[in-house]
Amino acid sequence: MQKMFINGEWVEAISGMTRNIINPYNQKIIATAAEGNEQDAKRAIASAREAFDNKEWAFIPAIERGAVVQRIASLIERDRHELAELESLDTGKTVEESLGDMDDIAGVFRYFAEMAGKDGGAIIDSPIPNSMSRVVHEPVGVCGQITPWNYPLLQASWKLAPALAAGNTLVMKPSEITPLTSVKVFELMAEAGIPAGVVNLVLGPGDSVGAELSENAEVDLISFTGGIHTGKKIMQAASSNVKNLALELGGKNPNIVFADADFDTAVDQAMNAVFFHAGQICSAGTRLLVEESIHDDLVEALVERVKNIKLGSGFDASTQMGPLISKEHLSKVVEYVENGKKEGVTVAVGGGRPEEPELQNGFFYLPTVLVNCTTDMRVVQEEGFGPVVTVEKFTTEEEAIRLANDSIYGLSGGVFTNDIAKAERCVAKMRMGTVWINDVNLYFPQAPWGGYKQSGIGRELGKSGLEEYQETKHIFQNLKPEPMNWF
Ligand SMILES: NC(=O)c1ccc[n+]([C@@H]2O[C@H](COP(=O)([O-])OP(=O)(O)OC[C@H]3O[C@@H](n4cnc5c(N)ncnc54)[C@H](O)[C@@H]3O)[C@@H](O)[C@H]2O)c1
Ligand SMILES: C[N+](C)(C)CC=O
Repeated sequence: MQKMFINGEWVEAISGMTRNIINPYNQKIIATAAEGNEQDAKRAIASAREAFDNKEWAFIPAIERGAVVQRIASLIERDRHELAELESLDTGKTVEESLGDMDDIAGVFRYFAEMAGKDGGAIIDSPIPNSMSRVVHEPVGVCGQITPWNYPLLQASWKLAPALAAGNTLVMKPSEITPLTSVKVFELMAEAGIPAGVVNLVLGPGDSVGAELSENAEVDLISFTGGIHTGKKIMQAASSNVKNLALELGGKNPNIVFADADFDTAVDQAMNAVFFHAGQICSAGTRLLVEESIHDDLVEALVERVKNIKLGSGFDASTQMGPLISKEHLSKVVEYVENGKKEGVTVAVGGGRPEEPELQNGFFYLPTVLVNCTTDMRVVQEEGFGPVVTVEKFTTEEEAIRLANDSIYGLSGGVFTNDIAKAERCVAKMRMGTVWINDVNLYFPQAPWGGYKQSGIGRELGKSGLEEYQETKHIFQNLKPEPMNWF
């Protein structure tokens, strides 16, 4: 049984309810997890509040907090294989991808551990005679953290590591369908020596546990990664006590290929952009914009390669793409492509479920390329979150940028060209939080991550990733106090 971690103890749900956790490759039950609700969330929030108010964690020297966060990184490295296998069981992604995630995750803990003691504040040049003015950073307080199912532990690490490094206490709610690695990392955090009550884990659904975290007035900050519709609900709920708010939402990310780009690299990266983890990536390059003069050749080359993508179990070393996360999500992707067909797209490859008998118990969908697409189509505008790329043509640089920006989202985008001046002109006009030139989907702890427009609010990772978990206090001291006699 996967239990919840509240006030330093492993506990079942107050209601006694549980949920079966399903392997998306074969629909077998891989674990049973406690299914918490509002009551469990309230208990965890009270524990985090008490731990924050007694200031044990917030007031220890930052360098010591950093050392504990470093220990968490070492424990993740020690248990890298076990964690990667749990992640692949839970999500269906290949173990190779999950091992890469675990390395990234350890790197995130190390990055924020090192930042913990680096910034002691600043002295301000006060304009008032006989005074001293300085700025210090303090933790925000109790943080609610809500994560999605597609990168369960990676997205958790982007929240846990900076929150701890900055001296906060927290309650995390992972996606109810992929809790396994989050449970394991809470075991590791306890082993690393985090005091009781500082980190709390509540398992369960969004509309009860998640909603309580978003509304509860004892929570000072809510950090959410997930879909746009949930993000809007959380933003509303967070207004209850004007919580600090961080939202990492979806994307519908354009990938522009100019005729002067390296052709083979552009084809290869167009695939990497959208077929890793079966397209279930917020920054997936789902909108391929190709200069008209190379459009037909590029589509032909892409289709030839996409036909050979090997689907299967994430535990089979020859597998290149695993299943989608759930039956419900598969239905959504099917509906999304079927609707695209009604809108007039042509399926160049894929466009349905695979026929191999050994894949029938998994939630598989074929890697799919759709052509004859236009920006006004739903299939081009909505985040389908599957292995589906839409291809549009453009003839000028201006048109490419206009198409790229024609979205409510602004998470990420790519530009492929050998003309650096052209690349820089495009980048300057692309309204996205991350833009890659001649590459796709790269992220690392040192660089901020987040979205323009409806892709979110705030930034994770980088210096700003720590600042999200800090309040800034200005301290002014009068060095020569004497009556003013104004009144
Ligand atoms: N911008 C990023 O960095 C990033 C990273 C990963 C995923 N995502 C996005 O996440 C989405 C996929 O994840 P998902 O399907 O798990 O998203 P989701 O919004 O359905 O769920 C995310 C989390 O929110 C919880 N939740 C659901 N309803 C809630 C409510 N009313 N109040 C509070 N919490 C609630 C869920 O239980 C889950 O833990 C995609 O849109 C993807 O683009 C964004
Ligand atoms: C942020 N990232 C790219 C790791 C995962 C998005 O789904």
